[in-house]
Amino acid sequence: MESKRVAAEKAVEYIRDGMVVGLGTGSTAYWAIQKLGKKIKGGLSIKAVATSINSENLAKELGIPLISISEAEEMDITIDGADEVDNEWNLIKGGGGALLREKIVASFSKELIIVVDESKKVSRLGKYPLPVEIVKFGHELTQKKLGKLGCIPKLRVVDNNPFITDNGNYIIDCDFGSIDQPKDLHSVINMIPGVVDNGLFIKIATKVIVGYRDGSILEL
Ligand SMILES: O=C[C@H](O)[C@H](O)[C@H](O)COP(=O)(O)O
Repeated sequence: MESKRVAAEKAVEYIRDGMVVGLGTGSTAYWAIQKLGKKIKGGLSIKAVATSINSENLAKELGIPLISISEAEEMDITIDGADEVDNEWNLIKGGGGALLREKIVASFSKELIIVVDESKKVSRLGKYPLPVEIVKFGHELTQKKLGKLGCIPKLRVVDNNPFITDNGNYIIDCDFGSIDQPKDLHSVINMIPGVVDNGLFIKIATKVIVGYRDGSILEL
């Protein structure tokens, strides 16, 4: 928890008055939103765009002024977590199911600061099963097609029911073991009809901040 908090709080130092800020999703982004809430109480003036209903609710509780992505058009900085980060800053995201909105917000952000604890830094992506958001219609067939790409695809289930994303879709967690060519895999997966998007974020991050258990941080 400490490692996530220190990384997230460091990222918030880059936020300045007047910025439009993308709020990521998950247990690391949580700390960035908390810190931002405190700064707003201290007089910081920003507008925020949330990447999930959870983050939106948290921001509302903390009094962070929210606008929709359509009103924002562009974010100055987005702070978000990741499930894995490789040496080229390619990411796996979507462990919390928010990958689609996260990718949309990230793609309209001038800067994407990724905040992670040390366990997320890997030399090669793929140990963490890659989340793929798919539409419900024909989901069993889409899942089979994903399996043909060389992964073990599993429908994400919560409390015996399929997990539903904020966009009303399902998530298939695809265990590839190791991903040699993330950019190619990203395109191949998104070509499958029924796939909405996948959790590979290819070279979108502009900064990575890693937090360690002893409270130290490394900015990459
Ligand atoms: O869908 C969720 C997001 O991509 C999260 O940013 C990612 O799963 C990392 O979450 P956490 O900081 O909780 O490990």
